[in-house]
Amino acid sequence: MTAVPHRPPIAVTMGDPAGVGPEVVARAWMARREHSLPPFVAIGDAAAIAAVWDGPVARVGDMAEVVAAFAEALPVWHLEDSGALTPGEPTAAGATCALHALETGIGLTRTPAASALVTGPVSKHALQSIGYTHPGQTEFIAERCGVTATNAVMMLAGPALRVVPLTVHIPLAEVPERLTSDLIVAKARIVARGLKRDFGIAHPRLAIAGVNPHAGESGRLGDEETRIIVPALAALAEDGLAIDGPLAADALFAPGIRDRYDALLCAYHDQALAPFKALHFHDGVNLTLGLPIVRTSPDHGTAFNIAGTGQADPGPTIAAIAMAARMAAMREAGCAAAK
Ligand SMILES: NC(=O)C1=CN([C@@H]2O[C@H](COP(=O)(O)OP(=O)(O)OC[C@H]3O[C@@H](n4cnc5c(N)ncnc54)[C@H](O)[C@@H]3O)[C@@H](O)[C@H]2O)C=CC1
Ligand SMILES: NCC(=O)COP(=O)(O)O
Repeated sequence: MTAVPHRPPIAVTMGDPAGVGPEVVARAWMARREHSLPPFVAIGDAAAIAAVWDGPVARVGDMAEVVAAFAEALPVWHLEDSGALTPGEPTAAGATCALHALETGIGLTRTPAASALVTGPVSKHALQSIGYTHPGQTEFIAERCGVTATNAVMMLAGPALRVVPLTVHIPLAEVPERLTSDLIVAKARIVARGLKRDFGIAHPRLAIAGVNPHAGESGRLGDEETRIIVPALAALAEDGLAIDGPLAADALFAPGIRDRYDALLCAYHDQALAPFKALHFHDGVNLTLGLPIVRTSPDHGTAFNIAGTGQADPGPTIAAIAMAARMAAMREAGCAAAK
């Protein structure tokens, strides 16, 4: 008989209570058997689940209760009443609840009580209106884990493609000054380590996209490639890291080219996320490498335009929970092998 691992449950935050987070977590629970999902708990306002779903809920206040409840009901860790709730209409109380859920989820995952953190979608705008100063959840989680923002690396992963935006939530006009050789070297090293540790890829193969058309056309269409990327690649080659580039971004994502690599490093957010979402809108996962905890997230936002209508696809949340479980297992196996 195969031994069934008894890993602690996964902490899943609901995200903004007025967004699609609560309904996709509930639908992920409904798909738990089909996708062999491990026990998880939804953290946030229980009323946000009740507003969009009439399935069975078990309120828990302790992670030890989650495993027993999970087979028959969605375990919910109710934090606070976030006030009058209308799906699609964010409020300051809702943003506060989303932030408390994130704090709680991180806190649980930093102890042995939870094996991984899956964060639901938040509205950055709503959070910033209550005084939140981080560009996204990634940087907040990094800070709470004692990791600098540079060393917490965003990756989007799906069955056919993994991409890393080297710069993330900044205006496009700032990309050329924020994309430095040091940043590329630091993030590429973390990506290579993360692919080994969390995905079990012994010899990761990376590629980096150029910033400009035709990767700069030998300096005629911009100098970021020769000035910033080439020196970074030289430093990484000294580490023995397998990385090709700078490659023309227009062809890099084509099947047959992207398949040669375990991850593609991209200069800016949409260079990475636009092709990624074209392929993986329904099963794409956002994850953070370089953290002491496992953290994943569905790769979509609050989708206020469809919240509460039943149109939200739970696929990315299901993929995020499944990937978090695999990453936690991979880390556990790596720790056991190191002993
Ligand atoms: N991980 C996170 O917390 C993220 C948060 N955001 C935040 O979400 C808010 C809205 O951002 P947008 O750029 O509009 O992105 P969005 O992902 O919320 O919506 C973009 C489009 O995709 C659709 N969509 C999103 N999720 C879907 C799902 N599960 N099933 C079916 N359709 C879905 C929406 O209806 C909309 O048409 C912003 O405040 C942004 O900061 C955006 C991306 C990630
Ligand atoms: N577009 C990806 C995104 O916004 C995710 O950001 P984060 O909140 O996970 O940092």
